[in-house]
Formats: sequence, structure tokens, C-alpha cells
Amino acid sequence: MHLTLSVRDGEFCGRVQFEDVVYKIKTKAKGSINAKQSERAILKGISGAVLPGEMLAMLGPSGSGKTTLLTTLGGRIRRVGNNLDGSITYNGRPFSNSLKRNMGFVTQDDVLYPHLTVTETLVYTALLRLPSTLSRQTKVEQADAVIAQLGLAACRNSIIGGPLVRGISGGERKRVSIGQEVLINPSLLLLDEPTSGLDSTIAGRIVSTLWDLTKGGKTVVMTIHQPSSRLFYMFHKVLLLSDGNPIYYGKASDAMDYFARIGYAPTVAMNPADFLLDLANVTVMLAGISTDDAREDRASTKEALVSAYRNHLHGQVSEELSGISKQLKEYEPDKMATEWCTTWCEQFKVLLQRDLKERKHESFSGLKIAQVLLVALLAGFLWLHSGGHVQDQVGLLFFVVGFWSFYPVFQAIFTFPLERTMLTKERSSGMYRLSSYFAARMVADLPMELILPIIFVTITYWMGSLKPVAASFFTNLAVLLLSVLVAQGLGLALGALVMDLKAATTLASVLMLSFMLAGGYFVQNIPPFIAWIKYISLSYYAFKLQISSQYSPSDTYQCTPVMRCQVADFPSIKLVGFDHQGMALAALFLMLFLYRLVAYLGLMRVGVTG
Ligand SMILES: Nc1ncnc2c1ncn2[C@@H]1O[C@H](COP(=O)(O)OP(=O)(O)OP(=O)(O)O)[C@@H](O)[C@H]1O
Repeated sequence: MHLTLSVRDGEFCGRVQFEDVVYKIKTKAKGSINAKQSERAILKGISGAVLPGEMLAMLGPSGSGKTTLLTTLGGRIRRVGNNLDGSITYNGRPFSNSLKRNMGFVTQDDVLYPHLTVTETLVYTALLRLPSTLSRQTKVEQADAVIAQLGLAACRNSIIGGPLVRGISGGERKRVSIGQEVLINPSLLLLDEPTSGLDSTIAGRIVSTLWDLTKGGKTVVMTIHQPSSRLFYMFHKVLLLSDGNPIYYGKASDAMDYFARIGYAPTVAMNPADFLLDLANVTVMLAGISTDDAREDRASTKEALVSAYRNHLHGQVSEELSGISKQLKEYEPDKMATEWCTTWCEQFKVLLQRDLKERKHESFSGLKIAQVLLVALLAGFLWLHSGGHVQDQVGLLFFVVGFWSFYPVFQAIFTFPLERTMLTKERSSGMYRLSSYFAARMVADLPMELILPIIFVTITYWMGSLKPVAASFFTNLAVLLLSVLVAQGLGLALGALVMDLKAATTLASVLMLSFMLAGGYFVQNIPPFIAWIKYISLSYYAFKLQISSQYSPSDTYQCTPVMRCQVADFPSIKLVGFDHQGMALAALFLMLFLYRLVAYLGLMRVGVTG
């Protein structure tokens, strides 16, 4: 069966050449705090080429560097200093941002939204990744075609699922991940262990689908663990790695002959992939060599395999690479899709729809609503008889401000750390602009961010006998909604900056506590050196504006049984005062934008791994 998707030019980046690729990481020796950093080479001079119509499999034991090489070929490892050496080109050109939108990359772990169905997942991907020139209907049809081609029709309306929700099976999930990449009809498709954990029938089906892609002129590169011999012979080329060294590169069908020629042949008939893996692990029992040789220690056998590669294969690879380079000189490159596939507005619209659908269960969670209702009713009953008591009413105002400062911060703080892997995956493939994602996220969260405090205030305001005047109620509500949005921004900023939930929540609790304490209700005589905290405290400004919504400077209250005092002189009110209300409002608006800007800047770091 041939894949019939044809939405992009298939020759964008299909000729991949990599020559003497070396990748090093910095490591610290164990056991000593003062240990100096040393370098460890993960890839030690790897060369090869894959052309349109070819499927290259990277084989090797766990930890041999397959994923690292694949990630490097996918342009997802940053060059920092001299960590990455050698040359990698795509149709003779280096990696570029426009290229990432024309290649597919399937990661080892499936990064999918758990609450979307298979169809929704693929349709949203189609809407985001296929060009604007195609109609919505065509994109949906494209997604349907992929569902049929990958055998997902039976589970098309089932949710993906995750650790906490039961959904489709692991194999189906893997096929959805592959479908997301196949959808864009990439000229180059890179897959990290697309068959691991799957039974041999499903694995065979996946590899056959990928093989079909190569028949359509696509280039496929994958890492794979122990393919069956049927699958092994479907690969046009094989690259065998051992501890970061190449020990075989060439046609799959020539691999066994090559090793037999250099003195390594299996004693019994066995799956060539198993034999190659045993060799790379240096665990194979070798035929045709003496007992002494068989006892040869692992290091020297490995060295023998590495030097055999250098002597017999390295030259051939270099020749192949220079031959391709010569052809490329005569080859007129196709125009590459350098622009985004879809407009900002389209991206925003689709991301918003997807966010609303994916987070419906969370935003409208019964638990969340019950929690807010319960606290509102509790506060309402506690303050039921507070009418006319300034102390009680100021306390209620401060409690409401405090609750709605803490609550949104701790709701929002999870947003970006939990989305990080998804954002990295989607941004790495150039799926959408960060700004459209960010805007969609902000808007998708709004309904619940605003509905819950409205319900809360409506209950507490009237039960707590605050000023029964419509203008006061709406001012109080508006100020609270503004402070909720500010608090949400602060949570988003902390999450995006720290990206570690434990650290972010610890930091948030310290910050929010300092803001609350300096907010003007608990302490009146704050030492001057620390008094400035109130000027960065959202609780202070919100509290100040809430007070003004209830009282005016000329109001009085019964301070002793025989005397009325000025409300303005009441200690907690005196501290925040009635002046500079405009400034307080401006400060809240400033925070509203500033925190979101910080969150956006924090997110800009997410995108390319390495
Ligand atoms: N950023 C990193 N920091 C520390 N070690 C790393 C890093 N990247 C790779 N490594 C190490 O490099 C080696 C190769 O890793 P890689 O994931 O490429 O192996 P692999 O062949 O894909 O393994 P597997 O089949 O188990 O996925 C491993 O020993 C791994 O621990």
C-alpha cells in the first residue's frame, strides 16, 4: 500500500549526509565535590548518508548512542562550544529553521494530550501543520487517510489516555505519534524506536508503512531494537554502533558477509539483527576463531571491530559521500517552505480549540468548583453577622483578597512545567509560533479563571453584609478579577522561569506570604527597611482598592459604645489609606502585563533540546 499524501514537495531535505560526527558531553567524576569536569564522547566519528527512497536503521546496544545520533540528525542538539563536530547536511545545506518544518521526528516517548481522541489529535495536528493553501476539509481528510493507513480506524474515537486515564494501547499510541509526523508528508522522517514494546505483527506493520513511504521517494531514518529478520532485510542500509563507534555501515543485505569476511560469523543460523547486536555488545560466541581468541577480552574485540570498520568501510563511506556531494552540485534545490504553514490567527484558533477541549475536564472539574463553593459558603457563614463591624468587614475583604491571590498562583504555576514536553516537541517541529500558543493558553484559561471568583464574591459579598450598593459590589468584583489575573500571571511566570514544580511552588509560597504579610492587614508598624515589599505586593494594591470600594474617608463607625470614629483612622485602613487609588490600579495593570511578559520570555527557552 502506498501512502498517497502529497501536500509538500518531497525533495526538501531528503538527502542527508553526515560525516565524522563527534558529540561530547561534560561529565563530573563521581565521589568528589571538587572533581573537575571531564569530557565524554558519546558519538565518536560517525559517517553515512541516506537518500530519498532509502530507509536507514541504526542498531546497537542500549547506550551506544543511537538516540543521540538521531537527535543530532534532527537538528535538535545545540552546538555549544565544541560539543558537536563534523558535518551534517540536508541536500547539501546545513540545518535551518525552515527545514524543521519539512521533516518529521518521532520521539521515543509518545508525547500526546491524554484527553483528546485519536481523530482529534490528528485533526488538530493537520490543522496546525498543513499549509493554509489547503482547505479545512482537505486537512481533515488527510488526517482520516492517516488513520486508515496506520490501522487506527477501530480506535479513532477513543481518548489517548495517560498514566491516570485509561486510553488506547501503547502500540496505538505509537502509531498516533507516527501519524502526526506522516501527516505532513515529510521528505525526511526520523523515528526513535518506533517499534519498541510492540508485538512483531504491529512492528512489522509500522515498518512496512515506513517502507511504503520510501517507495514514494521519502527518506526514513530510525533507531530500532532487535528487529526480526523479516524487518531487518527491509532496511536499505544499516548503521551499527558500539559505544559511540560505528562498526558497520552499509547495505543490510551485506552486513553478514562483511562480518564473516573479517572473521566473525555466527556458529548457528540466527537472526542477523540479533547477531549484530551481540557483536556490538561483544557477547557473541564466534566461530572460526581459536579458543584463545574467543577468550579475548571485550575491549580488544571491540577495538578489532572498530579498526576493521576504519580499514574496510570508512573509505567506502567517504567515497559515497563525495559522490553524493558531486551530484548535489548539479542539483538545483527546490524552494523550501521557509514561512510558517499557517497564519498567526489560524494557529491561535486551532490551539484555543484544542486547549479548551483538552482542559475541559480540568477547568470545569467538579472538585475545583466544590472547593471554591465550600470556602465561599464557609466564609459567608462565618461573616454572616458582621454587618456594621469595621474590624470584621476589613477582615473579610482581606481574606477574599488573600484567597484569590494564592489560589490562582498555585493553579497557574503548573501550566507550563506540565506542558513543557509537549511544547518542546511541537516547537521543535516548527508547528506554531510561541506567541500564538501563549495567547491561546491565556484565553483558554480565562473562563474558569473568571467564573469561579465571580461565584465566590457573589456569595461572600452578600452573606458577609458588605456595602449593599451595586456600584460597590461591582467595583469590588472588578478589582478582584483584576487581581486574579495578576496572580495568574505571577503563577505562569514562576512556572515558566523555574520549570520545576517543587522549586516553583516553594518560591511561590514564600513570595505570596511576604506579599500577604506586607499587604497592610496583619502588621501596622513595619520597619522601614522592609516596608518597600508592599509596593510590589499585589495583595496590598488589591486590598487598598477593595477598602475604597466600601468606605469613603468621611465615613464613621461606632468605635466605643458612646463614640463614633473616622473610618480613615481605623488601623488597617489607615495603613493602606484612601489616597493614590489611580496608582494602585496602574500598579496592578503593570503587573498584569509584566508577569505575562516574564512568562513569555521564560518560555522562549523551551523549544530546542540539547
Ligand atoms: N545529555 C546527556 N547527559 C549525560 N549523558 C548522556 C546525555 N546524552 C546522552 N548521554 C549518554 O550517552 C549514551 C548514549 O545515549 P543514547 O540515548 O544515545 O543511547 P541509545 O543507544 O539510544 O540507548 P537506548 O537504546 O537505551 O535508548 C548513554 O550512555 C547516555 O547515558
